[in-house]
Amino acid sequence: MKIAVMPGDGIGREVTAQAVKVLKAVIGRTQPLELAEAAIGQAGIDAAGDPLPSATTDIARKADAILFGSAGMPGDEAIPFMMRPGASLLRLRKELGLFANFRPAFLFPELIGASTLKPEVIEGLDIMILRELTGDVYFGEPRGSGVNAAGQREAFNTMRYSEPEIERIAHVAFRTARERRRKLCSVDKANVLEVMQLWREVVARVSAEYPDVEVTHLFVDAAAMQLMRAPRQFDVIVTGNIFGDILSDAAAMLTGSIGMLPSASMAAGTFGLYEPVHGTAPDIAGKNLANPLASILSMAMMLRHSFGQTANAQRVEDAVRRVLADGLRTGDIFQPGCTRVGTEEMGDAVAATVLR
Ligand SMILES: NC(=O)C1=CN([C@@H]2O[C@H](COP(=O)(O)OP(=O)(O)OC[C@H]3O[C@@H](n4cnc5c(N)ncnc54)[C@H](O)[C@@H]3O)[C@@H](O)[C@H]2O)C=CC1
Ligand SMILES: CC(C)CC(=O)C(=O)O
Ligand SMILES: [Mg+2]
Repeated sequence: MKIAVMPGDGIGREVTAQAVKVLKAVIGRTQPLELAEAAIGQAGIDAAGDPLPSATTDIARKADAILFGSAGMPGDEAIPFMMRPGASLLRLRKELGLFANFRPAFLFPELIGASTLKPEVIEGLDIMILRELTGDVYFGEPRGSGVNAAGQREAFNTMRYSEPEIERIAHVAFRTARERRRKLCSVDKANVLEVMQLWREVVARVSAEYPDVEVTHLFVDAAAMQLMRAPRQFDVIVTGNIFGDILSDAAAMLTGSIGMLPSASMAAGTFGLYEPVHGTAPDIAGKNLANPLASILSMAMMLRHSFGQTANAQRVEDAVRRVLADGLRTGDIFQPGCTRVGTEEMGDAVAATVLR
């Protein structure tokens, strides 16, 4: 098992260390693990003068999977795009063709009281948000900034999708829904945006190939409202890059914390990049406060999707559940009567439980 490990910046470093610890616990003794650490983000600039050094891309291409932490630093916005630590991840996703981003918003029953929503609204919550990851306004050309004809500074980005890009993610979405509860909600803004009219038309056309899947369409503003009002109505949600980015952070709070949401970014086949949905959290970085469970659960997704190790993935997920049932909590999911632990202690507990 060849895995590229890219901790990145901020809490990315702290949480990835815990995921590696649990990975070694669940796999280490039975199978050779080849872990190659690679610098990315500010760490890439420090190591090689580039947020995405070519050595890092090389390591990624030789690996079966990537375990990623997070990248980005305060003040990033002021740096040109290609040199921006946070943009390294976008560049990597694009270079590796990782177009399908799975973000499961699953509520561990033990955390029902940690969510901001009422228990009866979220009990049994299990949503798969599928975010298209290599198109949309994050990548559309032209992009830039300058001075307009009236002498005012202006800046612009382009929301752009081609028909094959929409078709590709739609097929992934329908196939995913087939493996779950056969309900797919496509989220767009077709009432305002031409690109989203194309999105809706293509998803509707592709749906004819999957008559066993119930498909609905929502505008993104209404989808955000429904996600908070009655989230259990959703099974699979498919949407574009920016809407998926925003909706998945919102969905994280249904599960208790952004520190609970894992993700898998896939191309065709089994190669994938696995990362928590959260960022580098500069406000808590370096303090042993970050919740490592999103990273650990991302590693479980890696075992399942890149290595076909369903039983080991399940062992990791069960270990997380048992640790939560034992009452261990990082600050973000703390509940009265529970034991407050740090990042490392949470990682140790999951690793020890996986071995039990
Ligand atoms: N995938 C990636 O590499 C991402 C990188 N970023 C970058 O991260 C930096 C910070 O971005 P923010 O908007 O502040 O988002 P963020 O996700 O880093 O933090 C938002 C809030 O959630 C908290 N939080 C995040 N992860 C947590 C965890 N595991 N445990 C406990 N609390 C947690 C933080 O303390 C903060 O209050 C920026 O430079 C941004 O560009 C942001 C999102 C994703
Ligand atoms: C670099 C950002 C687009 C990362 C992010 O917020 C995400 O992927 O969720
Ligand atoms: Mg995000």
